[in-house]
Amino acid sequence: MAVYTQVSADELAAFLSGYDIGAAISFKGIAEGVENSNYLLETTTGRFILTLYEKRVAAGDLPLFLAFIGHLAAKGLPVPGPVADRQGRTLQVLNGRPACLIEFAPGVSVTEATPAAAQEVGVALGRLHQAADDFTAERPNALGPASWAPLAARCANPDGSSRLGEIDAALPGLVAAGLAAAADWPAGLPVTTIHADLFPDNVLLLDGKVTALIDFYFACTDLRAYDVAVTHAAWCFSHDGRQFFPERAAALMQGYGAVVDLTAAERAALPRLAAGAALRFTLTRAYDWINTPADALVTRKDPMAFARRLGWYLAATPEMMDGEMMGG
Ligand SMILES: Nc1ncnc2c1ncn2[C@@H]1O[C@H](COP(=O)(O)OP(=O)(O)O)[C@@H](O)[C@H]1O
Ligand SMILES: N[C@@H](CCOP(=O)(O)O)C(=O)O
Repeated sequence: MAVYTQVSADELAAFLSGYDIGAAISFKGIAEGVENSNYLLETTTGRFILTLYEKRVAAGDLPLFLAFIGHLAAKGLPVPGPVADRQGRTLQVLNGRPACLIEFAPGVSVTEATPAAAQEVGVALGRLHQAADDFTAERPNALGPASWAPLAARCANPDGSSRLGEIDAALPGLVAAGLAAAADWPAGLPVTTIHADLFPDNVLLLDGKVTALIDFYFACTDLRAYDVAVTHAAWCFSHDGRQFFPERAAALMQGYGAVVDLTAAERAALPRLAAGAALRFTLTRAYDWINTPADALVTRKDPMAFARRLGWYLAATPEMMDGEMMGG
């Protein structure tokens, strides 16, 4: 579940008095999500999402995130935009937390990705990158390659000995191989503002069409092909990372390629970028696994699901990224 900060009826009414969106009819915490507190709010004029940003989102980054969301929404992307109060402000403070009202979007996240959904997501990601082209604000990727070795080092006991092997005996070796591969990180590829976390739970679909891309709170200035790699890793495997689905990969890459023509250098770099993406999620999950008490309200995500993907990408060719299997 993800409601860390409670909001009472009186607090909500005081908050809403600054907006022209009517009075609350219903207000419920949303169980999904990990990072922030999210509520579904229905007022006399419509439905909204109220997000209170918790500790892992740096308050200083929020103006850029909200500006990027607003930029994409204004360009007609399926991105629910922030709602402004009577004074034109989108970013607020509620119960000591930065907070924002966001338009509600219909749709549901797929639990099992299909090739058709992967293709739609590929198209949506391509359109996102196109629309991001003239977004000029910049934010370095705090979870980029330079952060991975220090993050791995923090998955340790106070005496510095690694705890990765407590999660799975194969994990230390996979992380070491991933870090070695990431030392030769591709350079000189096209850069834009990227989503950086376009997992199935951050995409809403209705009748097979993408109705919303959400959760832009890792957005940053980085390689656009790295965003493709993140999305590939998130959409093209079974949940546990044991099985790669070439049809999903083919559909995702076809959908993206219909909008954005990756350069030859980007295509050649994709396996390396995807190994990096898999390492990034392996490490953040491992860190959370080690540092989240087993009885915490948040469900810990399995680091091995991405460590297995990492193993696959380390042996992959650019053709395999497109769903073409070796020898076939
Ligand atoms: N604009 C929106 N419209 C409809 N539902 C939304 C919207 N934003 C978030 N949600 C719902 O809230 C859940 C959690 O949102 P998310 O941004 O992923 O949270 P977190 O940042 O905590 O991971 C989503 O899975 C979705 O069900
Ligand atoms: N997508 C990441 C975790 C980030 O959580 P989100 O709910 O904010 O997308 C992962 O699966 O490890």
